[in-house]
Parts: sequence; C-alpha cells; structure tokens
Amino acid sequence: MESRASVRLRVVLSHLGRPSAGLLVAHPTAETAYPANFHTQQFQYTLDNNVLSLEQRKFYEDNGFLVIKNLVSDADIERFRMEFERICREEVKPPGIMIMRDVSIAKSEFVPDETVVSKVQDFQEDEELFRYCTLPEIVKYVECFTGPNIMAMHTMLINKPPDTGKKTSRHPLHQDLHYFPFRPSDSIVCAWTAMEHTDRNNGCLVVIPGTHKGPLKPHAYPQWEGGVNLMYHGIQDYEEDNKRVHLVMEKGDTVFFHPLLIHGSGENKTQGFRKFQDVWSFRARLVKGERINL
Ligand SMILES: CCCCCCCCCCCCCCCCC(=O)SCCNC(=O)CCNC(=O)[C@H](O)C(C)(C)COP(=O)(O)OP(=O)(O)OC[C@H]1O[C@@H](n2cnc3c(N)ncnc32)[C@H](O)[C@@H]1OP(=O)(O)O
Ligand SMILES: Nc1ncnc2c1ncn2[C@@H]1O[C@H](COP(=O)(O)OP(=O)(O)OP(=O)(O)O)[C@@H](O)[C@H]1O
Ligand SMILES: O=C(O)CCC(=O)C(=O)O
Ligand SMILES: [Fe+2]
Ligand SMILES: [Mg+2]
Repeated sequence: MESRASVRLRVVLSHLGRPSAGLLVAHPTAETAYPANFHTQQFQYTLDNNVLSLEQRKFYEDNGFLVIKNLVSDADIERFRMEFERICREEVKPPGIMIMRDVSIAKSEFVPDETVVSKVQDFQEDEELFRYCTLPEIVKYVECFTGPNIMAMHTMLINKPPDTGKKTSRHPLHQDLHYFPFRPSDSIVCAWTAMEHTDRNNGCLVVIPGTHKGPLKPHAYPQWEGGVNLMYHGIQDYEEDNKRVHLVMEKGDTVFFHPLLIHGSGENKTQGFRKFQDVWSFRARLVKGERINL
C-alpha cells in the first residue's frame, strides 16, 4: 500500500459569555433567510444569520454536526502541511506547542520527522497554523454557532499514524466537553478539516448523530490490550445498537460539531498517516471580535 500521510486540521472555538438570548432575535437578515412564521426560538444550537440554509441549520440542530464540502483550499492545506513538517523537523519551535507520539512508539528513540509525530497540540502561537482559525471560510461558519466574538480554545493537528498492530491508532468514542472547563456548551463548536481523503480504512471521524442533545457522560481510559494514548478517554456505556456514522471526507471538507456529540475514530489500517489539525486551547487566542471574559 502506498505510504502517505492522512491529514486533519481541527479547532475548537467558543464565544465565551454570550450575554443573552436577545442577540438571537436582533438580526436584520433573519426575515429574508427564513419564512416569517419560522420562529427563531425553535433553534437551540444555531444562531440567526444568512450563512446556513434552513436545511443545514435543521441538520445541525437534529444531528449535532454539519459537513461543508470543499471548504478549505488545497493551497492552504499544502501550507499547513509544510508548517507541520517544519515543526516535526524542529526547524521552528512555536512557544507552548506540544508534540506527541503514539503510545505504541512512545518509548522508542525520537527522530525529528513527521512519521513519528501523531499530533501537535497548542499551536496558537504558530502564525502559519493559526491562520487556519482565521480563514474567512472557517470563521463564517463558526459564527453560526458562537456568534461574532470568537476565541480559539484548543488547537491540534492530528497525524493519525498507520496502526502498528496494537490498535492504538483508534480514538475511543468521547465527548469533547469532557475536556473543557468552559461553558456554555452550545456556544462551543469544533471545526475539523480533512487534510486528505479519509474513510473507514484510514480511520475517519465517526459520530453518533443526535447525541449532542444528551448529557455529558462519564469518561475513562478504555481497557484496550495494546495500550491507550495519554488522555484518550472514552465513554463507558457503549451500546451496540448505537448508530455510528463514518464521515467519509475529501481534502478540504470540514465538519463543524457540537462539544457534546459523541465521536471518535477507528484504526488506521493503511500504511499512510492521516493528518488532521485540531484546535482548542486553555491558552486561548482571539480570532474575531472582542475577548469577553477570558
Ligand atoms: C491530549 C488530548 C487528547 C485527546 C482528546 C482529543 C479530543 C478532545 C479535545 C480536547 C483535548 C484536550 C486535551 C487535554 C489537554 C491536556 C493535554 O494536552 S494532556 C497531553 C499530555 N500532556 C501531558 O501529560 C503534559 C506533560 N507532558 C509530557 O509528559 C510529554 O510532553 C508527553 C506529551 C507525554 C510526551 O513526551 P515526550 O518527550 O515526547 O516523551 P517521553 O518523555 O519519552 O515520554 C514521557 C512518558 O510518557 C509516555 N508517553 C509518551 N507519549 C505517550 C502517549 N501518546 N500515550 C501514553 N504515554 C505516552 C512515555 O512512554 C513515557 O513514559 P514513562 O513510563 O515515564 O517512561
Ligand atoms: N463495540 C465497541 N465498544 C466500544 N467502543 C467501540 C466499539 N466499536 C467501536 N468503538 C469505538 O468507535 C471507534 C470507531 O469504531 P469503528 O468500528 O469505526 O473502528 P474500528 O473498530 O477501529 O475499525 P473497523 O470497525 O472499521 O474495523 C473505535 O475506535 C472505538 O473506539
Ligand atoms: O481526528 C480524530 O481521530 C479524532 C479527533 C477528535 O476527537 C477531536 O478532534 O475532537
Ligand atoms: Fe474529540
Ligand atoms: Mg469496529
């Protein structure tokens, strides 16, 4: 099998301290976007603006995620990939960045090369990677969930490694809110961009639609024989009849999802990596508008 990386870019963004629901009704374009009898009150998870179609908006409300095809350009993805490689080669060392290796190779000798790096976290001080959070096409959709004041709360680029045979490349099913000390949850959204084609074979994102309407569940390390990556906690009450949906995505496709949505990813059975960029940070950084209360 061809040996190549599989890439994702992923950010968690939040509006902190959304002052009141009054914001929801004061939008001048709402009437042209939706029928007059369409009450904004029936939307809990999305805000009024002219970006989402009614269908897209209802889809997110019902399912807790929304895939936008072909959102990020190949040129930008190429730039993010090159910056990731520079970080792995230690040509740049952005302050606060954390470089992780898969647990299956955590104790082997470190070589500064992207083939051993499974994830870089907290790249908010890397101007090139942080550009992802500020791309107008990303911000435009993020605002539908957070409103106009946007903080990047966690940033991550995931280079999902080919499984070594121990199934440690899996990411157990979890809710991101488990990791977040901030609220309200409905004003938080994760933006996740495939940096190349991803499907079940290389461990695409897996979601359980509608679970954003449920509670935050208890999380713990799964009992996996081959080991589990640091901080990869999972929900405990997996039910076989849960309807998992595998999100097959092309390079540049982006999924926005709610922090209570149960999701994870399966084994990467290919010989390639799968990179994603993922963003949220306690060392949050302003993307747009005003810094409210952090
Ligand atoms: C992390 C995110 C998780 C996934 C969830 C994703 C979705 C949700 C979004 C929100 C995510 C929020 C994440 C929470 C934020 C907090 C974190 O980032 S926790 C991440 C880990 N960080 C720390 O533990 C802080 C201290 N840092 C370190 O210990 C190291 O920097 C390191 C990150 C562990 C890697 O160190 P490194 O120098 O590369 O490696 P060693 O010094 O050789 O290893 C030290 C020790 O750790 C073991 N180890 C290394 N990698 C892993 C791994 N991937 N999984 C498990 N264990 C690992 C290694 O074997 C060594 O063990 P020893 O017994 O001490 O020899
Ligand atoms: N029966 C289960 N119990 C607990 N968690 C599960 C179960 N099945 C799947 N998962 C979780 O959901 C994630 C995605 O599952 P999925 O079945 O897509 O991946 P996989 O089992 O690694 O690969 P595949 O089924 O394609 O061979 C897995 O990584 C795993 O963490
Ligand atoms: O990309 C993956 O495999 C899972 C990432 C994830 O859980 C996340 O971005 O929150
Ligand atoms: Fe997650
Ligand atoms: Mg399976």
